[in-house]
Amino acid sequence: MPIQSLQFRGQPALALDLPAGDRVVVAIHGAHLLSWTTADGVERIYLSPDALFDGKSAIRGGIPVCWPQFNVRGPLPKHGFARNLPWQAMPSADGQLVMALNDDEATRALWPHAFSLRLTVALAPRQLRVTLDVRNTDAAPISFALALHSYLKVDDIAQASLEGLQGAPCWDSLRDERFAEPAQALRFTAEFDSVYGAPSAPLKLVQPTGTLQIAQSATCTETVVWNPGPILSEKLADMPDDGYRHMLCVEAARIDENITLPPGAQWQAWQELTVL
Ligand SMILES: O=P(O)(O)OC[C@H]1O[C@@H](O)[C@H](O)[C@@H](O)[C@@H]1O
Repeated sequence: MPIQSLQFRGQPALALDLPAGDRVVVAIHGAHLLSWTTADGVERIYLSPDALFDGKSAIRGGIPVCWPQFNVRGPLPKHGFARNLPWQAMPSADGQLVMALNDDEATRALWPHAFSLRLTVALAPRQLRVTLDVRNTDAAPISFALALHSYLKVDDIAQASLEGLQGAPCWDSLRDERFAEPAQALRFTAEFDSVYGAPSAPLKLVQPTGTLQIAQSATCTETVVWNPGPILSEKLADMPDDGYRHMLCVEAARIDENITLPPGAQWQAWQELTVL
């Protein structure tokens, strides 16, 4: 089925449907994935009902592309600028939707480098893979961080657990503590914001209604796990007070050490979500 253009909460977006019934919707703004529904009609991605759709602000929920900076680890706006700019739709193969962002006056004013980004959203029955390709089109090396900041939808965070991080090096950013993760399964009872050294095996988000497998490319050396909990959720103007109950961010990230790409070189990173 071809890719369709549509308006999503008043902003331009693209939808890709599989004959089996799986569907993704991606905004032009930020190449931000807004929705992934499997053929059974179940939404797999959390999008805040209070998210701002003004074509400028970062969208709360979905899959923000945080590039070329993570969080406030540098001089750029929080999580970089890629999530705040309009991307361009590119010709795409069957089952894929490809978006591009190249440097222009606006990006060079913030970050004085030439670059070319491609975001490929590949949809298969019960599976979604999001791939970012970065090419250095500058005459000098470029250096950047990345997070594919996926907001995974959960029925009730109190009943969800994340498996696969036991033994992984953890930096708990709320307490500024470092340790090897002792838990076989993480549970979320309050604000949670930690950066893990990514294990090589996929993670599992386990709920009474089913399990989502989360894999990432080896180029993403970290996995960020974030839930705002009730107190921060109340403070976030673009999220309902109980928004934290319905999401868990599990982010494929390259953030502890920037990637440095020489002129002409390319780098790729992906996250793959599979409904088991
Ligand atoms: O509100 P933002 O800019 O989308 O960021 C959300 C969160 O993103 C996470 O990746 C960070 O670990 C959190 O510290 C941060 O609060």
